[in-house]
Amino acid sequence: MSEPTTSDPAPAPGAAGAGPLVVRTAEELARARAALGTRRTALVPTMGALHSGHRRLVATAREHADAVVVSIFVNPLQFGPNEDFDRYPRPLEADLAVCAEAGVDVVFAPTVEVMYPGPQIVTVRPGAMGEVLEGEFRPGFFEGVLTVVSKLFNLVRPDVAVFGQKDAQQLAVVRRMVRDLCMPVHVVGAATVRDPDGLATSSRNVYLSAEERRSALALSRALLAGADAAVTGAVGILSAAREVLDEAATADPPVAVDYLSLVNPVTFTEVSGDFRGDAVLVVAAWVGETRLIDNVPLTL
Ligand SMILES: Nc1ncnc2c1ncn2[C@@H]1O[C@H](COP(=O)(O)OP(=O)(O)OP(=O)(O)O)[C@@H](O)[C@H]1O
Ligand SMILES: CC(C)(CO)[C@@H](O)C(=O)[O-]
Ligand code: BAL
Repeated sequence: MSEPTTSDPAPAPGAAGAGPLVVRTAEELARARAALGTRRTALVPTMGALHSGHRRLVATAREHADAVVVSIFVNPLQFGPNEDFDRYPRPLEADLAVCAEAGVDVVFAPTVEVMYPGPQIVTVRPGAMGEVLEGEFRPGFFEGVLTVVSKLFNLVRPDVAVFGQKDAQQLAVVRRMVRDLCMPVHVVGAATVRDPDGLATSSRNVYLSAEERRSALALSRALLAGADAAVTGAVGILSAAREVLDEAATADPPVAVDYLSLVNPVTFTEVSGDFRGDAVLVVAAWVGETRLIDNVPLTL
C-alpha cells in the first residue's frame, strides 16, 4: 500500500474500515455532504430494519456513484392513522452494522423533529397515478412519500437515488416527480430480492408467524403463475394469478387480497385485454395483521 501524500484527499466519511459517519441533524448532514465534495453521490432512502433488499440497493448505488448515503427514517407522513407507524421495527444498531458491512459512507438518521420541525403545509402530491392501487388502499401514502423524498433530495443533494422495484408504484411515482419537477437526480431501480422460499424480503416480514409466512408465499406463487401465463395475454395472466390467490383465501391463515392488477409500469394504468408490451403484475394482500405487496415485471 502506498504512503499517503500531501496531495491525497482527506479521508472520506465511511472510508475503509471506519464504518459510516452517522449524522442526525440537517447541520451535521450538510457538513458530511460538504466532506464528500464532488464525489458522485448516491442516496438510498429507507425506513430502516435493513435486509438483503436494502443491501442490493446499496450495491446498486455503489455501481452508480463514488459515495453512498443511506437515510433511515420512518416517515409519519406516509402512514395512515390505523397503520403500523408505532410498531414499525427500528433496530438502529443492527442497521448501522449492515451499513458498515456494505461500505456505506454516511447514514442520515434524523428524528421526526428534524424532518418535521413544524406543520408540513406544503406537500408534493402525486396526481392520478398515486391515487390507484397503493394510493387507493393507503390514502395520502404517496403524498407522504413524495414529500419526504423531496426533503431528503434537498438535504442530501444526491446525483443518484436508488429505489427498489419491490415498491414498483413508488418507483414509478418518484420517477414522475423527478421528471415533472425537474429534479437533478438520476433515479435508478433495483430488482426485487427474495428469500429462497420466494417471499420478497421486507422489513414487515418480521411480523409474520411461521404459519402466516407459509400462507404469504401465495403472493410470489401467484406472480409466478401469472408470469408463466405471459404468452396468453392480460386475461390469462390475471386468471392464472387469481386462481392461486383464490385458493390462498381459504388457507389457514387466509390471504385477503387488496388488489391484483396488471398495469403499465410507467403510468400504473391497467392494461387492456389485447395489450402487448411491458407490464407489471402487482399484488397487495393481508395475512393476519400484516399487509404485504409484491410484483413481477412482464413482457406480453
Ligand atoms: N426485497 C426487496 N428488494 C429490493 N428492494 C427492496 C426490497 N424491499 C425493500 N426494498 C426497497 O428498499 C427501499 C426502502 O424500503 P423500506 O425501508 O420501506 O423497506 P421494505 O422492506 O419495503 O419495508 P416495508 O416492509 O415497510 O415495506 C425501497 O426503495 C424499497 O423498494
Ligand atoms: C422511500 C421511503 C424511504 C420514503 O419514506 C419509503 O417509502 C420506503 O422505505 O420505501
Ligand atoms: N416500503 C414502502 C414504505 C411503506 O410501506 O410505508
